[in-house]
Amino acid sequence: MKIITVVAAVIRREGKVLLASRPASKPPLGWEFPGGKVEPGENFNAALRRELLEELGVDSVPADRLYKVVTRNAEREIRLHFIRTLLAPDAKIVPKEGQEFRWVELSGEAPEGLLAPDLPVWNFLINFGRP
Ligand SMILES: Nc1nc2c([nH]c(=O)n2[C@H]2C[C@H](O)[C@@H](COP(=O)(O)OP(=O)(O)OP(=O)(O)O)O2)c(=O)[nH]1
Repeated sequence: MKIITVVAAVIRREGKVLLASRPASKPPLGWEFPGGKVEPGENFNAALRRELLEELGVDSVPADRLYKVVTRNAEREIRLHFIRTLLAPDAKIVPKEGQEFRWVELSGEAPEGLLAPDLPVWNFLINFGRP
């Protein structure tokens, strides 16, 4: 079984959280926490910092892991690690890979199109509030 390790950033600002759309060329379609696959030999925080620089064009400070989700099908297991991440307050996000970004109010129902594995993460963030 192939194991894929993914890091995803929980970036909060004024009661909102940053979500990214997945490009049409890369299923599954939907909204996700920005991030990507960890490369061999890379630690989680270095991988996330690299991904955010590649995708958002900003430097970041990944901090503690908030949540872990494991999904599995016949061929592969995806281990998703959701990491609370800080950006400078004036960091300007410049989409680099064709995704859209949006700040979504952290309250109530999860936004439509949020990837299914991310639903428990959304509920966790709602219930455990702001940093
Ligand atoms: N980044 C991210 N991926 C997620 C989330 N939830 C979720 O199920 N995933 C899944 C979707 C993908 O199957 C996988 C991430 O792979 P990816 O294709 O985005 O990784 P990557 O950017 O490194 O892509 P590449 O190297 O293959 O080009 O994790 C999430 O919130 N954020």
